[in-house]
Amino acid sequence: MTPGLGIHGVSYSYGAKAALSEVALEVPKGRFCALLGPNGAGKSTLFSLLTRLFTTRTGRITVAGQDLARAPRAALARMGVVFQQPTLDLDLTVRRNLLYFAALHGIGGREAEARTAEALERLGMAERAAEPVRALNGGHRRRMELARALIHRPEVLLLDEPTVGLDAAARAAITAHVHDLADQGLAVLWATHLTDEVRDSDQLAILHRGRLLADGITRDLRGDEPLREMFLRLTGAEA
Ligand SMILES: Nc1ncnc2c1ncn2[C@@H]1O[C@H](COP(=O)(O)OP(=O)(O)OP(=O)(O)O)[C@@H](O)[C@H]1O
Repeated sequence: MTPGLGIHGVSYSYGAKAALSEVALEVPKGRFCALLGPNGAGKSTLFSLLTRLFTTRTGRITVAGQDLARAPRAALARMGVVFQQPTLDLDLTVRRNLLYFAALHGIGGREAEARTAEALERLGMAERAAEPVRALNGGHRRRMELARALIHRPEVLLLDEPTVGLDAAARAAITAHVHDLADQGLAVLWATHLTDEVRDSDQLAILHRGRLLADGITRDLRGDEPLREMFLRLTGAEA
């Protein structure tokens, strides 16, 4: 297994309230891992730790073999993130948003232009390059966030409930696209509370009250039980 994302014995508390307890999870490259948990399970807290918004002294996180606490720059350079809340500049054009983000990663000039054009082409958005983001619908804005998260060619991609607010068609399209990215070699961690975004061949990690209740290939974990029912049985939550 090529190392993608490694989470080793990570815990986190808000004061006296434990939000994560001894979470351990590995997502190799080429794998789509769904992090499934009801509201309040600890998904956002875990994402904050993975992106270094928060730090913890308990446990260890590695990104493509780089230790996030010891070598934060190297680790973050190998990670792409799509946050739950959109963070695009609505008044800049599609192209400008991508160029700006490339510059933040130290990529400029022709290289940035080439990567931006390539990213837009891949997402079927080349003809929208000169439009302000404000003119795009929700599905296209999400696609752009994804393009932006990939501009520095990360090895690990994190997405925190990336389909929130999208209609069924846009949701299906983005879910399929990110599965393709995993097939092409990215390690993907996709946080969700929706069981229909998970495929039988995906790795599945179920988080509940800060603890991992299950980790394995979905098909093996659920056996003959529909995933939705298994999730409900384990967490008591309605998917
Ligand atoms: N700033 C905070 N102070 C105290 N407790 C918090 C804080 N933020 C989160 N929590 C608690 O930590 C636990 C995990 O929350 P977290 O937001 O990580 O869950 P989540 O799975 O992302 O849920 P959601 O899908 O609703 O965002 C919850 O019990 C939550 O109430």
